[in-house]
Amino acid sequence: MNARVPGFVWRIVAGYALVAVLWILVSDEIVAWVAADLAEATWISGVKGVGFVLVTAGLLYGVLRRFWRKVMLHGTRGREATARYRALFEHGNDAMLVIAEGDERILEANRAAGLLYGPGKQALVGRRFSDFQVAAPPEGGDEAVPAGTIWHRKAGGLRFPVEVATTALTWDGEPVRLVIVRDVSGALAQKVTLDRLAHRDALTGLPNRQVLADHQRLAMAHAQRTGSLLGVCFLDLDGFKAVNDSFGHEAGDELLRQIARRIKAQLRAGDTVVRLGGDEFVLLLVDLDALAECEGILMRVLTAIAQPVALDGHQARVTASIGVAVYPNDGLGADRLLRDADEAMYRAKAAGKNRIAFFNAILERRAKVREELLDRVTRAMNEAQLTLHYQPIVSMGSGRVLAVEALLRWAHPVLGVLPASEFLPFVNDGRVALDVDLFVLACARADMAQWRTGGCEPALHVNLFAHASHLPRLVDAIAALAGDLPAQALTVEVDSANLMHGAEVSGTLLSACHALGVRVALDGVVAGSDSIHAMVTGTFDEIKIAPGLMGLGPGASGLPPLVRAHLDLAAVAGRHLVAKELGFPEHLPLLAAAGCPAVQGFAVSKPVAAAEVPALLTRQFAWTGIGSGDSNGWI
Ligand SMILES: Nc1nc2c(ncn2[C@@H]2O[C@H](COP(=O)(O)OP(=O)(O)OP(=O)(O)O)[C@@H](O)[C@H]2O)c(=O)[nH]1
Repeated sequence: MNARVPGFVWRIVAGYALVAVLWILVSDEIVAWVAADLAEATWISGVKGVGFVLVTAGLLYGVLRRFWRKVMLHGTRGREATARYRALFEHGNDAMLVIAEGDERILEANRAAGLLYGPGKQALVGRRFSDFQVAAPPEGGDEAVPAGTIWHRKAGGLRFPVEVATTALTWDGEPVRLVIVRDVSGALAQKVTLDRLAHRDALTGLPNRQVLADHQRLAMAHAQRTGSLLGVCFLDLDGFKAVNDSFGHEAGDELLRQIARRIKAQLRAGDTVVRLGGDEFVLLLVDLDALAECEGILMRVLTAIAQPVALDGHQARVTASIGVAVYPNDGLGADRLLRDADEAMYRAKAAGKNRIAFFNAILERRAKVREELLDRVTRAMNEAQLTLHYQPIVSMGSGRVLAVEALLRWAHPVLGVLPASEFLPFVNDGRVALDVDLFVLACARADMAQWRTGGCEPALHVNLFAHASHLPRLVDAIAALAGDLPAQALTVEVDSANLMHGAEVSGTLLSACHALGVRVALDGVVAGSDSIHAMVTGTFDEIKIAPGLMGLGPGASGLPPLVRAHLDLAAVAGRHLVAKELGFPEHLPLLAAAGCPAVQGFAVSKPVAAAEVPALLTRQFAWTGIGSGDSNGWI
């Protein structure tokens, strides 16, 4: 209790003391000055004393009356306030408890507290407040329940979420706390419902697209922290539309629900499955050590999905295609990973559905570089950076030029002149292959027209990719070039590696060319049954072998058996054979001695520009080396 004397009391006492002292000091002087004699002075002093007593008594009465009124008023107000607070405490809707500071023993509880915890407020007094707090119930682990929610227990054991507010007070001079407890189970249930609606897919109950970004961000951070892999998997059902069409939309919905449950059942704790919408799902597989682990889980998912689904008296069956991007191996951003997984999923569909396809960043980058190169090749054709050079194919017997082979060169503005071997392998199989084939045929035709005006008309070899899908357009261009030349003066060279992958293509190409009077050469023969088959059956008009790739190295004193076998077989079968890419003059006498009909390569002549071809054709390549030892060579 506050025992301090109010300030106004001190002020009154001090004022009274001052007036009294002044009166004592001054009043006798006044009496002596006013009174005419002693008797009169005695009488005035008596009156003065009585007057002083009456005045001070009057003052005292006034002060005490005022003080008394204040005290009375204060007491009434205090009692009224106490009654009001007690009514609030007693009848408030919130549970209120007064608990001792320290051991939290309940000193008083209101009616609402009695109802909240049961069985009544009196039963609460003396118990510890902390005893009511319990851990969250298992269903309280719902992600929609905010973290940090406090759970209390009723007398019957039921758990409920609460909000607690405390205020420090004194109670009979002792420190206590007033605790207000509010049951928030209603509000929380409402929040959980709203949260479910916002973050859950209504059909399957799975998390929805809104949740995916958060889950993915956390999963990526986890992978980074632990050094593990994260599989971001895009799953799309195969043939789902047919279920809707055959059994109705309701049945389709039921199938989606069952498939969602099956997917979830195959995942591990910590993994996530989200329904994006329609028949699309995203799976986040965490804590992976290797791709094989990811593949194992997804194989189980595929198997589970492929089991028949019972739909109201019917049985439906769907499969799924899954595309996987792996963090941090593939795209490093969340959006990029999803896009990569989506792209891989389309690859899984294209490859026949019901399968898994992994996105591979390295392959993808390589493909990108290849695409860029193809664009550059296209630009090079448009900007006349690609030209044809011509290399003679020379008869071993006569030393005359039998034909010239058109070889592409790229006058690259930065890298200088690039031979075909440096860029054509990228073009093969690509979308630009037909353009390059048509470009070669058109250039050769233009060069041929130039030569003809100069009075020469060499036999011509052109190299074509001749892809199956391009043949109809290609044949027209071949026909146009062949039409400018005498019959059999045009030879189309096709790489043996290309023909390996399309036997029926070679058949179509061969018959189309033969119908046009165009020869076809099988180029790039290294070894194997293709060349033997070609020579024995006579399907090709010419075989070109590269002795250097058959073991004929620099300084060789004899031909490798493989070269000799090809030469012998060509001779026996009566086929024309050209030994190409000859870089060493010392190989020429060996080939000549073995009966090689024709040769081509730097040891004979390098490729020359179109303008130099007429001079090349007049040249008589004279073989000077037969029997003359070191001076072997062509002049
Ligand atoms: N029952 C049902 N159908 C849906 C729902 N959302 C989308 N669809 C249908 O799901 C189908 C999905 O189309 P697609 O993925 O092309 O069907 P698909 O037969 O699986 O085709 P592929 O993926 O190429 O195998 C469409 O016909 C949509 O109308 C849904 O909530 N319930």
